[in-house]
Amino acid sequence: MGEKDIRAGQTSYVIRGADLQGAGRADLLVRDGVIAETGTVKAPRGATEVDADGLIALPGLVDLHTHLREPGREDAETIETGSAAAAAGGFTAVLAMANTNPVTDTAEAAERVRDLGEKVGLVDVQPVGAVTKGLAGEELAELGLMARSRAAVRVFSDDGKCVHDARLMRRALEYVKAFGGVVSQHAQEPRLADGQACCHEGELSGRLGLPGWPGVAEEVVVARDVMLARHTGSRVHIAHVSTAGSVEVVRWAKSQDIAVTAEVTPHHLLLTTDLLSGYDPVFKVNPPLRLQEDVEALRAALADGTIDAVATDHAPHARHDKEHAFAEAAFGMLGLEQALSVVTTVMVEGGLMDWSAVAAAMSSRPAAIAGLREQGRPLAVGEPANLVLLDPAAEVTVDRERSQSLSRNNPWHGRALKGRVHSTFLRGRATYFDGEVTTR
Ligand SMILES: NC(=O)N[C@@H](CC(=O)O)C(=O)O
Ligand SMILES: [Zn+2]
Ligand SMILES: [Zn+2]
Repeated sequence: MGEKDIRAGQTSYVIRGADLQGAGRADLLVRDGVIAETGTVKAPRGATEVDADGLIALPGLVDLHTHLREPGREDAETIETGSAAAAAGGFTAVLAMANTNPVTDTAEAAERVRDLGEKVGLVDVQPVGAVTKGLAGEELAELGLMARSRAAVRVFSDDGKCVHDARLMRRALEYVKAFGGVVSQHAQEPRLADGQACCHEGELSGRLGLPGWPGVAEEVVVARDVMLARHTGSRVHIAHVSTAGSVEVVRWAKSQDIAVTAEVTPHHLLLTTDLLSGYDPVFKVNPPLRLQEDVEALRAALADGTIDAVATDHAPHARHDKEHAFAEAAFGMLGLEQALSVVTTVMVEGGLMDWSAVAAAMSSRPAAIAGLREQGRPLAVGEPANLVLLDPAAEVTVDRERSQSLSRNNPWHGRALKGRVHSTFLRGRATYFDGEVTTR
């Protein structure tokens, strides 16, 4: 039986002997979309048995920062292929960034993204709304209409661009406060990161002859925005924190009870600017890969909770946008399929986090930040059966060709990482099982 049932949309499973977040082994009975029983479960008739011996069970992962590219760049990714990549990575929900074409800056656009995601049905696709119309940084978008729409938008971001006008940022924070929303800021002062800049400014960029921008271009905006959050009493979220200085500011802001949250990407937890010496555009990303001391500060901040969440910033790009001289190539790298393996390798194997901390950083906290009530829930009776099974001992050498994504800009290609996603369940339905995405 097994696999056939899974493809036929079987929704009753007994998951045998998984280690629940590292807290001990138990069976899980998944039925009618919820966790119906835990402990030692007697299989009901017709249930599919899943041997989870040696596997870790975590609540389904929630990505605060995904670029799905639809509408507008369906040659790089679609909601369907991006959802498949998410399911393969252990995610049950993704926040779809607004920098599509057209931009997600109206209620209708947000509803369209949400509905397309629902139709695909592999993960919950929750649209992020733009802060400003067309991401132009001039006029606020219809924040209230997006919030009140069927898409119930709560996270707003001009990601790809910084909301650099302090007055607009202030207004946006005031506005979203009314409905418990949050502004996710791509912190990058444009006057300190000019049009040509393509990497971290430092000793190496000088040697390579590549124009860069310094960490302070991020840090001044983080500092400004936590003060605006304090002034407005509203919530700000810092996207893809990349420097030790930003960590210091966020740590201070939290000590003052300012409502700031922050995310770090898998790539900023492991990769450094040294990789640029080969001029391979796969390592070109915004914010840029920084120094080892930044990487260490980011790891420590994630471990102690200063950084709340890991978010992928999955940024697929078509070959013809990426395969250029370094200075001309597009910014961004894939992230969904390897995120959990990178966190396993760096944070768990590195002794910095246990599995419950991973569940917090990749599921419950991002769900709370985004206001997703049905996601990020504990693995307990009565909860929606959103979960991922991970083989923590498996070592996988990443092959960019074995991907659900339409794009191939995978910075992990050829690397050995610890931890392989075995399966993902969305409301009790297997969306990914033993190497395959399961279609309805
Ligand atoms: N991260 C990137 O390098 N690129 C993102 C935009 C962004 O997250 O700033 C993209 O949309 O490609
Ligand atoms: Zn960004
Ligand atoms: Zn992004």
